[in-house]
Amino acid sequence: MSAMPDQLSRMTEAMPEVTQTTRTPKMAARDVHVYYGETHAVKGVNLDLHQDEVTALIGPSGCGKSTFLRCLNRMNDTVATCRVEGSITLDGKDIYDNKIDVVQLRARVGMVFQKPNPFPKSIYENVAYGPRIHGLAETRLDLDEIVATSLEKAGLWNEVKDRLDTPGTALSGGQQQRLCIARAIAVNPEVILMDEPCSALDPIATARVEALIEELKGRYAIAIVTHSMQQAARISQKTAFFHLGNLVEMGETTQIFTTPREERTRDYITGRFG
Ligand SMILES: Nc1ncnc2c1ncn2[C@@H]1O[C@H](COP(=O)(O)OP(=O)(O)OP(=O)(O)O)[C@@H](O)[C@H]1O
Repeated sequence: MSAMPDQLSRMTEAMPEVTQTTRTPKMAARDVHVYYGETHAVKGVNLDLHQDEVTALIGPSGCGKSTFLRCLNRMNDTVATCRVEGSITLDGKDIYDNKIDVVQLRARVGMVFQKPNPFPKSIYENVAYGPRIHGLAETRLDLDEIVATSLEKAGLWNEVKDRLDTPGTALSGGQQQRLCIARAIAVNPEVILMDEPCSALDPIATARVEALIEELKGRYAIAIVTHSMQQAARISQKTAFFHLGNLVEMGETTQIFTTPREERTRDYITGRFG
């Protein structure tokens, strides 16, 4: 959905100013190129994610947002034709190093997908699975505690505490998405990647997930791909605009939506293309 100039000014009125500081990034991508066979999907992207920020990735369909996001926890390893070049670090360490345990990496850098994808198991088991395989609980009581805390942090506890044994798939779409967020949180991630997490949700469920992202901000570095510029303006502190595989411009969300430096960014946010 594209925003018109008057909408943009209304959207940005409520946004706080963010002070620019030089800080060590939680994740840093340097000159990242991604290829699917002959297709050059991401072209030399440099981007930092910070611990206490939500970073929105916006841009027209097919510009490489999801591909780039999936590089950040090596989800693209599962695509046989996909090749990633350049450097991506987490706390300064190369996540593509041969010595990296990818299962461990994906616990530290969790992911929430466009379509809620709970396991075909109970609500309890959906959340308990990760902590169990990562050995985070010594006793059943510890595990119960992790499940309850994760569901609380995901804003779902009160709705499900009396039916933890029912299937996760029986929840509403919005509840399923919050269950998937609880599942990601349960293994103590440091970064959460979200690929259009609200696109399958109705406006009320979307508002709940956005409120949740607002609460999670500060505890995790969050990167979110979204097609909604209103959503990017509401929930992010930084916005990165992608076009044809290039990161055209990145900056404070307020600046990107009010005074973009690049003409392509301006054209996109004012609905001239995309
Ligand atoms: N598994 C794949 N195999 C081959 N090509 C792919 C694959 N996934 C994506 N691509 C191609 O890579 C390019 C970038 O796609 P990507 O899904 O990252 O874009 P996007 O900006 O996230 O798009 P959208 O907003 O529509 O989800 C496109 O040309 C797409 O066709």
